[in-house]
Amino acid sequence: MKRIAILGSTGSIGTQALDVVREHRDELEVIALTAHGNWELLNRQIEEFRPAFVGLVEEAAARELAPLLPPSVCLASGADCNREAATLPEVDMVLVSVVGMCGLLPTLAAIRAGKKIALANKETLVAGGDLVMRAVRETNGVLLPVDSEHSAIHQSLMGTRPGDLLRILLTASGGPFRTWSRERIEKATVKDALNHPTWNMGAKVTVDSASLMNKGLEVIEAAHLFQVSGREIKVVVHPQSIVHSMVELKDGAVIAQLGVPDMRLPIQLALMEDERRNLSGPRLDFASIGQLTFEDADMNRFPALRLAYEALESGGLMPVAFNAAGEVAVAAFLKERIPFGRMAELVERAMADTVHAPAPDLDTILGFDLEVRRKVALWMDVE
Ligand SMILES: NC(=O)C1=CN([C@@H]2O[C@H](COP(=O)(O)OP(=O)(O)OC[C@H]3O[C@@H](n4cnc5c(N)ncnc54)[C@H](OP(=O)(O)O)[C@@H]3O)[C@@H](O)[C@H]2O)C=CC1
Ligand SMILES: CC(=O)[C@@H](O)[C@H](O)COP(=O)(O)O
Ligand SMILES: [Mn+2]
Repeated sequence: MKRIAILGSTGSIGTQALDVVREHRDELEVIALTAHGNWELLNRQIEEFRPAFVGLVEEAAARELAPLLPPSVCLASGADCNREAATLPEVDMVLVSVVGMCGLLPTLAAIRAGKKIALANKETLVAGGDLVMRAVRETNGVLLPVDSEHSAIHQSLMGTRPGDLLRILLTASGGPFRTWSRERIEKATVKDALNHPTWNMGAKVTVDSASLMNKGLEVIEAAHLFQVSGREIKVVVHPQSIVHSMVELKDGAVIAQLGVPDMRLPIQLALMEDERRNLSGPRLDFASIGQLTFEDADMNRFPALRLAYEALESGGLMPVAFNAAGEVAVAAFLKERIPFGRMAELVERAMADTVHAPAPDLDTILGFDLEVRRKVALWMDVE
């Protein structure tokens, strides 16, 4: 039996992970669940999965939940509840499916505590990828990608040897604005941006998909996970989201992983540590799909992707600025405080305002992340 903690259990990835647990009760046991504030859904999950530990970041939500809990469940509140859940002695593996770089501290703590990691949260690697990958190496730890493209790359590399890889071909759906002009994209509404053509996901990653910021975050995520440079990662737009990514090997062979757009597969594969298990649900039917198409990404209409490559090339604190400004900008866009086109402008300005600092430590990263968030919020307030 594998004993798991799910950080962010009430979100898109978290609920799909619980679907996977439902199908494999004989192999997966839920020890801990955390959420930000959705205590009602968390309560239903507690009733069904009976975790020993639950965490809610919002104190007020925890006060609502506390009287409903059986005495066997330990409830923690506040930002540190994710770290507590991730380091419980009973936990074998932690699924990090919170949104945003708040995943960084609990991920590092879990690795240091000897837990295996299934990582959905990409912001963690963007802001702190050097620290996370170093911690994995130093502890001889296990970190498995859940993000669909990175799981596909990981699957495509199975059976290859070190040195075989020429480059990663990271697929992108292109989002809802794939065929729109730059002028039209800049004025897109929240409703437009949340209308993803192929995936049903949380709001932040859906908006990021529309701006190709998501693909930019994924370029940096891939660089850390597979230890390659930006020059070895090419983004390929593939509107059907059937080819989840590919690797090109040095002899020209291209190996891909295909499947229906369903996150339960990469979640399950990571939770099962690369062992294949049955999974219910739709399967690929090539005749009904008809065509798989591919095109280049346009960094003029989607400047966030260009900025990601620049952030990766600079390294140090630049990806921290890229991510922090992006998180603040998406939150403001979702509240209709800024237009769509302003998001990439704010990210670019935050990066232009960043002084190069090689190999920042954790405190420097966390401090700088807060500084960028304050700065970007101020720019939005005064302009
Ligand atoms: N959804 C998808 O298909 C994919 C997502 N990802 C990545 O996975 C991560 C999660 O995405 P997604 O599931 O879509 O996001 P959602 O917005 O759907 O869910 C986020 C989850 O995190 C919780 N949460 C937010 N902040 C905190 C916090 N500080 N502490 C604890 N819990 C917190 C939320 O709780 P509450 O509900 O209480 O607010 C919720 O459970 C993101 O990094 C995303 O980029 C990657 C690939 C695919
Ligand atoms: C499902 C998943 O992994 C998302 O990150 C997905 O990649 C979003 O799709 P696009 O960013 O390609 O539009
Ligand atoms: Mn992805």
